Amino acid sequence: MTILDGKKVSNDIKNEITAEVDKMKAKNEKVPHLAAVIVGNDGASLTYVGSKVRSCERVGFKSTLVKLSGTISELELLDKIDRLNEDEDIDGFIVQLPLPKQIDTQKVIMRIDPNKDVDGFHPANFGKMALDMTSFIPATPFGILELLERYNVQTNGKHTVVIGRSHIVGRPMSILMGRKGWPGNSTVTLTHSHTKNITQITSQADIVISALGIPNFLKAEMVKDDAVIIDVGITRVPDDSAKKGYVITGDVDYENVSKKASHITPVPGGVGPMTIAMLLKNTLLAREQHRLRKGL
Ligand SMILES: Nc1nc(=O)c2c([nH]1)NC[C@@H]1CN(c3ccc(C(=O)N[C@@H](CCC(=O)O)C(=O)O)cc3)C=[N+]21
Repeated sequence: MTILDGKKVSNDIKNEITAEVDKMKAKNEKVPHLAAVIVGNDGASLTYVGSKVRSCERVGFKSTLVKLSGTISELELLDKIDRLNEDEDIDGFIVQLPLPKQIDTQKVIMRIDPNKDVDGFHPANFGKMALDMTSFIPATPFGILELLERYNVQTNGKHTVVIGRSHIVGRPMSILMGRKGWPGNSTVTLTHSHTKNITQITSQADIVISALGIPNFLKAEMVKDDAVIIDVGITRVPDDSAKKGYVITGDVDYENVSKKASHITPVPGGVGPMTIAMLLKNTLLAREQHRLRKGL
């Protein structure tokens, strides 16, 4: 059984990016600049945005954290996005989700300049992804592809079962695994809350990608021997014995499923760190494209 070590691979990627940034600095070029917008101060969102900003520092990027009140109006947020779109110094930015309920998330995503949309959530980027055109690929799916590639996991002709159809993980993942090339060329089944007899489907899968958010949902009886298991779940479960008062728990019953799997991602230390590394990769790409547009 091979553990797909997202912590190690994300570190390798960060080192590669640092080397790129060092070359820019040596040539006196501007380094990539990422901005992150956070609305409100929900604990989990703050942790994730914090680690994104720290990762920028670690690779030598410039970063800006835009903290907005949880009671901000939709109009004010859209105005802030307009200013980030226009800001020549910023190569890419993200608006951390979920947003407070007074704000229409679709409207916000639609307002982001697709050229700066390093999350890859804008319909222009999503459409390009589905049509095999160059685009920003959402960081979590992109990170999963990168893990499969770096561990040389074969996907050609395999049956990949994706659990969950969210716009940021399940849906894009199902498209990416079915695209031409490697990782890709899979036969994909996308399952969700209306799927009947899910065990019958998951137990036929060569690759299971679970992005559901239900701790320990995927049990050993639900997977076949030597399956590849990708766990995207990151639910905080209260635990008094833990330092932070909670433990991060995946969708997969790791202890039992890992005994059957050929490859498996742990939680924490699997897909999560890869998400951050690929956001940095997208920011690097955004900076290159920004320079090309400006004719530099
Ligand atoms: N616009 C937007 N883009 C996002 O990419 C985005 C978002 N909104 N909203 C929330 C989700 C969640 N997300 C994670 C990033 C890193 C870890 C991560 O580093 N996890 C560590 C553990 C972190 C911990 O201890 O809490 C791990 O799995 O090892 C997890 C989750 C990005 N998201």
